[in-house]
Order: sequence, then C-alpha cells, then structure tokens
Amino acid sequence: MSGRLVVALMTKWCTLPTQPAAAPIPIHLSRPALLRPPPLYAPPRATRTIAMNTTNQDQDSLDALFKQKRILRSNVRKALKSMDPTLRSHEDNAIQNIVLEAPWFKSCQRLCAYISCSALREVDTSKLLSEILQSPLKEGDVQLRKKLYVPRVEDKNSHMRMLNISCIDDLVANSMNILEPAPVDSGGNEREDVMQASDPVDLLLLPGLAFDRSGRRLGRGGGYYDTFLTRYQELAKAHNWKQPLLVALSYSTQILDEGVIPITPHDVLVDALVSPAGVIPISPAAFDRMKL
Ligand SMILES: Nc1nc2c(c(=O)[nH]1)N(C=O)[C@@H](CNc1ccc(C(=O)N[C@@H](CCC(=O)O)C(=O)O)cc1)CN2
Ligand SMILES: Nc1ncnc2c1ncn2[C@@H]1O[C@H](COP(=O)(O)OP(=O)(O)OP(=O)(O)O)[C@@H](O)[C@H]1O
Repeated sequence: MSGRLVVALMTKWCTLPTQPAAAPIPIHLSRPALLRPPPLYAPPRATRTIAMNTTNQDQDSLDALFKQKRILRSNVRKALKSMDPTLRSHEDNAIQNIVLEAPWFKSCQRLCAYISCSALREVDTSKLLSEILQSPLKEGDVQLRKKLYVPRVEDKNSHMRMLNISCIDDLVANSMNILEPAPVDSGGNEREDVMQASDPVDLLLLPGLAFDRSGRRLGRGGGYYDTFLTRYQELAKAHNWKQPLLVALSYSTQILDEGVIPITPHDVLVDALVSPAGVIPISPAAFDRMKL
C-alpha cells in the first residue's frame, strides 16, 4: 500500500489502526457485557484525499481492503447466527431500554431509525418504534411525539431516502424483506423526505454488522448509510444546523477490537454505541450531548 493511501484511509477522530489495514485480519470478538473505559479523544489527523489518478497499486490496496471487509462481514454474520436466542432477546431488551431511558433520546424531537430485520439478526428496534408511534401527538400546542423517519431503498446505486412515517402500518416488505414505507401515504400524499424537511433531526439510530470503540462501523456493504450520512451532514452544515448524533445499536458480540475494521475516507464514524452494557460515547459531541 502506498504511503499516500495509508494517510487517506484515516478519518476524523480515529487513531491509526494498530495493524496495516491490508494485513490479514484475525477476528477478535470483544469481551461481552464488560464496559471498558472509552478511548480518549484523539484530534483528527490531517487527511489527504485519494489522488484522482489512483494508481494500480492503490486500487489493489482498495481491493484488498474491501476483501477484508467481506471476510469480516462473513465472520460476524456467523457469530450472529450462532448467538443464543435467549441472550439475543435479553440484549434486544437491554439496548432498547437503555435508549428509551436516556435523556438524549427523551429530549430528541426528530430522528431517523432503522426498522430491524430479524433475518439479518439486527438489534431489535420494534419497541423503540412502537413507543415513539404510540405516544400522544400533542398536549395543547406542544408537540409531544417525536417525528420519525425510516429508510427506503430507492435503487442499487447506494441511494436510500429517509421518509416520515406516523404509523407502523405505513410499512411494507421490500425485495430484501425489510419493512419500508411506500413513497406515498394512504391519503395519496408524498411522504416527507428528511432531506427536504425544514427542521433537522437530532438523532440517527444506525444498524450495522460490526463496530469498534473509535467509532468505526462496518455496514452490509451497500454504501447506503455512508452515502446518506455524508449527504445529511452536508445539508446540516449548509443550514448551520447542529449535526445529528449518530448512535449505533450493537450486540456485545458486534463490538470488535480497535483497528480490526478497515475504513476508507467514505466511511462515516459514529458518535456513540449502545450495547447491552450501556452507552459508549466516542466523539466530543457524544460526551457533550450524552452528559456521561
Ligand atoms: N433494517 C435495515 N434497513 C436498511 C438497511 C439495513 O442495514 N438494515 N440498509 C443498510 O444499508 C439499507 C438496505 N441495505 C441492505 C443491504 C444488504 C442487505 C442484505 O440482505 N444483506 C445480506 C447479504 C446479501 C449479499 O451479500 O448478497 C446480509 O447482510 O446478510 C439488506 C439491506 C436500508 N435499509
Ligand atoms: N474494490 C472496491 N473498490 C472501490 N469501491 C468498492 C470496492 N468494493 C466495493 N466498493 C464499493 O464501496 C461502497 C461502500 O462499501 P462499504 O464497505 O463502505 O459499505 P458499508 O459501509 O458496509 O455500507 P453502508 O454504508 O450501507 O453501511 C459500495 O458501494 C461498494 O460498491
């Protein structure tokens, strides 16, 4: 791997991986249930963008990195498949209860959340979603219910929108068997796209296959979330809005040792994790807003 690319592969508040990203990656699943102290915040290092005239060597390094991601995904999928169902259900409840009780969740007014898919062994969000959608709309003039946006895949070019729903019946299964909203509601009205909304979301609850304590997130490989998050962060910047808090929900077994998840400059780091053992704040924004 060229020196230029090694520098380019570092992002925001990450320190350098302890091993080169292209080295063969042993999978170290971290100790479950134990909450180690969060890593100290490391200021961003200067990052250079990948040169436009990417050399064959750089492309080979990228290919090796994506190959490592595929191997890692496959190992984590196996670990998730072999997870004891009772433990899974215990962890699903613990994670959702932590979120429901958290001040940063209680105070949030608008959020994006994923609709969990049990076949993908994702952390369950059904309790969170039903609590949100069952809460009273208003008290007098005061808006009580959080505004909820959920993903809808538009095409295979990593294009996903976040559309507003107000009822769980607004969802239908897509070709991947994930529930998502139709673009038009039962009254024939276009659903609001979060990218067109006049007010910002404060929070995003993210799925993923694996995470680490420096904020790295391994998705399912479609690039949907990284593309969406980058666009939303740009929108928030253009409007001078506060950036939303990016919080990933993770079973214990999905938190990997630091440096194991390879990243490129396109991968967006999360601000915090919620595991059954508690909230793991990572970024300065998380320490500030989660008041831990
Ligand atoms: N609940 C949920 N909704 C979501 C996502 C998600 O990860 N979870 N997405 C996040 O992007 C988008 C959909 N992207 C997806 C990408 C891959 C697969 C999937 O079934 N992957 C299989 C492997 C398929 C293969 O490799 O051929 C798997 O991971 O087991 C599903 C959704 C939008 N909605
Ligand atoms: N060898 C490669 N060189 C360049 N791009 C690649 C290569 N292999 C895959 N990609 C592309 O990189 C994109 C993102 O992959 P990445 O591994 O970052 O996804 P992810 O973070 O797991 O997904 P998501 O953001 O949806 O959670 C995909 O659109 C994929 O087509």
